[in-house]
Amino acid sequence: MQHIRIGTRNSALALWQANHIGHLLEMAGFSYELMAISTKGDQVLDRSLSKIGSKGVFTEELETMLREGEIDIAQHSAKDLPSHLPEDLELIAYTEREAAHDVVLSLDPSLRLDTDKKLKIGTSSTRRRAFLKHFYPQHEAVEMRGNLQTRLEKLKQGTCDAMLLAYAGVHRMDMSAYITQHLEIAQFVPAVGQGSVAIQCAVTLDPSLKEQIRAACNHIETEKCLLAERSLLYQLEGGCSVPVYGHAILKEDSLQLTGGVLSLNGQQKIEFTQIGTHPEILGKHLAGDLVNSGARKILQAIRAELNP
Ligand SMILES: NCc1[nH]cc(CCC(=O)O)c1CC(=O)O
Repeated sequence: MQHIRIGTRNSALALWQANHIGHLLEMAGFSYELMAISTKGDQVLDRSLSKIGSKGVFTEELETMLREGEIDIAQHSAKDLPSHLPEDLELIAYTEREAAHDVVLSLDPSLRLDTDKKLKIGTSSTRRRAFLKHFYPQHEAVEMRGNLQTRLEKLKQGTCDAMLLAYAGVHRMDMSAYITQHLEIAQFVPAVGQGSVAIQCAVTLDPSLKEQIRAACNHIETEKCLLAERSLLYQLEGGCSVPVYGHAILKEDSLQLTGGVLSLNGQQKIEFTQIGTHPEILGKHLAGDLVNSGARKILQAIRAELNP
């Protein structure tokens, strides 16, 4: 029986995801173990992600372990993967995506964003912050970093009235009881990759092993959607710290990709939807639409604001 060493961050969410990959591998006849590490993104909690600077603060250390052969594969939330990845590593599988939308969590079950009351909303994502300012400018966004358990504690301590999170993580961590509102995908369009788990390995990993891991874990429909979303991100050079977003769905054989760029203050929003069949080309076309409508200018302003 083949044994697979899975590298992962050591947050509860990451460990859940790594075990999920492990179970998929077990069903295909593998055994597995987890090698869990704490990354820079997990350790530096006093600054927002966009200010830590380098892209991939959650992924760098695991990439080194892949190169040095300390692990066979690494699992990442697909959302946390930078658009440009090192060429000696590759993504070989994307797990079936669960519901990709964002949710509102609060201790007050009746809390909704569409209220005149001015709420304090915790979020660490520039995309959610910008959407919030765009659609609900009456509220105040407050910085909220740390793993999901830490954030729930902060909510309970009264740091904010509510917080915005990805449904996928909330569901995996059994925190759904605190959801007071499910946000529409068409309104708060999700981040690229949200809801799926990606498997990364060294290009030098044994080809037949790669194929078996892929057969056990990859969900082909999800993969098509993520390739389109990641192609868009690649063209716009977005990382998890910039509010470039994209979400694709598969309808029969055609892909429908919605993507956009938001200014940090939420005042400018450029968003398009395109239909296509080839994921990479679709992402490229949509990026072209966005650029032709002024996306680069918004992105330059955001970068200047984040890294003065
Ligand atoms: N950046 C943190 C992160 N990375 C993946 C998820 C949720 C799970 C997923 O999207 O697959 C989260 C938490 C959040 O954004 O609420």
